[in-house]
Amino acid sequence: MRFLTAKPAYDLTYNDVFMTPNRSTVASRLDVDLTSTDGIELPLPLVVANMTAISGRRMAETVARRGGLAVLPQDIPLDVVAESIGRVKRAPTQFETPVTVSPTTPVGDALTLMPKRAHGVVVVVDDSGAPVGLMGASEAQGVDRFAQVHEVMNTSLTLASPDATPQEVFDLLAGHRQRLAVAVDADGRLVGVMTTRGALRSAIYRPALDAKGRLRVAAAIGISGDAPGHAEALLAAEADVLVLDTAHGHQQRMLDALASVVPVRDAFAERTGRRVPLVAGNVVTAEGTTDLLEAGADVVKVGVGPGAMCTTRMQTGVGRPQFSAVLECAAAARELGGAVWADGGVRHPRDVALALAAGAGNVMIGSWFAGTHESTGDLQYDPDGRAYKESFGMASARAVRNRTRGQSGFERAKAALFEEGISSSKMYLDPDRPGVEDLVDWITSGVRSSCTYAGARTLGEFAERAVVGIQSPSGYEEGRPLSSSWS
Ligand SMILES: NC(=O)C1=CN([C@@H]2O[C@H](COP(=O)(O)OP(=O)(O)OC[C@H]3O[C@@H](n4cnc5c(N)ncnc54)[C@H](OP(=O)(O)O)[C@@H]3O)[C@@H](O)[C@H]2O)C=CC1
Ligand SMILES: Nc1nc2c(ncn2[C@@H]2O[C@H](COP(=O)(O)O)[C@@H](O)[C@H]2O)c(=O)[nH]1
Repeated sequence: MRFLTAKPAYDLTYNDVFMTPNRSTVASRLDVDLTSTDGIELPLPLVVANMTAISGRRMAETVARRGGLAVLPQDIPLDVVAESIGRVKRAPTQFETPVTVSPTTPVGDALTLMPKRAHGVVVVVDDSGAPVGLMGASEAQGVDRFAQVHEVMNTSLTLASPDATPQEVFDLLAGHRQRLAVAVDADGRLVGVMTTRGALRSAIYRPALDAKGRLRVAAAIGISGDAPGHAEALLAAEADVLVLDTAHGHQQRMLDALASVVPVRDAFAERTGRRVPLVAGNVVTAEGTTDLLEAGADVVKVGVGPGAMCTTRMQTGVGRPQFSAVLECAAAARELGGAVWADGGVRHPRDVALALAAGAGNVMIGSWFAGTHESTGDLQYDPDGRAYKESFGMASARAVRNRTRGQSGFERAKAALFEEGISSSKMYLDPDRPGVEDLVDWITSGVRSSCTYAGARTLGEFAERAVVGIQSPSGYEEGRPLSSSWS
């Protein structure tokens, strides 16, 4: 990346910068290869942040199916994380995992489960696991909530082979004038579902798969507990990436945690032939990046204070504008053959593109994905009927209470004094993009387009060719679309 004019003497946020187009020979946005450049080689350079209100197995499998990666949070009990990893590994890689209910489930209960999937239906299965009907909002309309789903379900199913190509599923659905196909195995048991939109997505995206062809998923480890013990358990549970995560990553405790986890990871690789990348953070300086890489991290997570749930900068004055932090840390990482993830502060597709232009190997997103069907929270409605999910920061009093639940009341109260995040925030679902895949589509099309403007076929080329200028707040404002006229 180069600056259009002289590099300023002050640090820059994503809003402070823009990119100019280059002469390009890339004819189509679909010619751009978005494989991540951090050595982890995700088909899509997007990582879901390890935040309890956001990243669970539903988010993990949905994002991995489109080529990204979710990090399961460190505050979840290890057996629950292992179970979630197992569910992701068992999930179909092309078809979606639907919510299932039995024929005798009350309609009211099925309706509560329905918003947990963007496709908006529940699949009714019998005792053998065979699908016998579908229920969406239209089937339930005007029906007594205590009626049973078998009384209202639609029994006309469009069945597909689990090996059907996306195009075959698309054509099948068009032929039946239906929007959801149900895949069953040779014994008639449910495998998954696919919508027409899902079929299109499956044709465009590649899933993030492990060596055995299963979806990939990452897990986080804190530095306060038994880091090597957690690493051992998560490796045994088949996590694909381990993320050592703390607010102040450039501290001795993190270096010690890395020193204790690296041999565990290496011994596991020796035994199994599976070397799991270690990500560590967060830092915002070249020195921090170098120290973590030299301590054994493969990738360093960059970002102090840009997060939407973050109060660190206001409380401490510590942090760094994120574009400059990523730019400097990515350059330092390259010197050592390492890479960085840009973590936090992403609110628009342009921010993802700018982080990649600055040299990030992957871009981590938390709060933006909180307001989606796939985040872990339950869907709620405000007094105006707008749908939202509740989110909270991982250093908020709420998260700290949760993390310290094994400690004495006194210790917990003491820890809660150091909160550096928001305990409750309403993250509204965008009515036009209520599912995480809708946001992924939006981000991906934006980033593909950024690459063609820069004349780049890969993200490596993008980071080399991007030309970045500095803009005033009115320059940024000029680029914002208007939803109504200005006079
Ligand atoms: N990217 C960011 O800007 C931030 C991210 N977070 C996220 O919140 C989650 C919880 O992280 P964290 O609060 O570190 O909790 P952890 O449970 O990981 O504990 C952090 C450890 O580091 C010690 N420590 C020393 N200095 C600091 C400091 N300035 N801030 C925090 N801890 C410090 C703490 O000791 P003691 O408690 O005795 O001081 C504690 O032992 C993580 O997911 C992290 O990524 C949190 C804040 C900022
Ligand atoms: N200072 C705090 N930072 C936090 C907290 N919880 C999470 N985070 C960081 O934010 C990113 C995600 O950023 P977003 O803008 O996409 O939401 C996450 O990965 C953490 O690094 C917190 O309570 N305080």
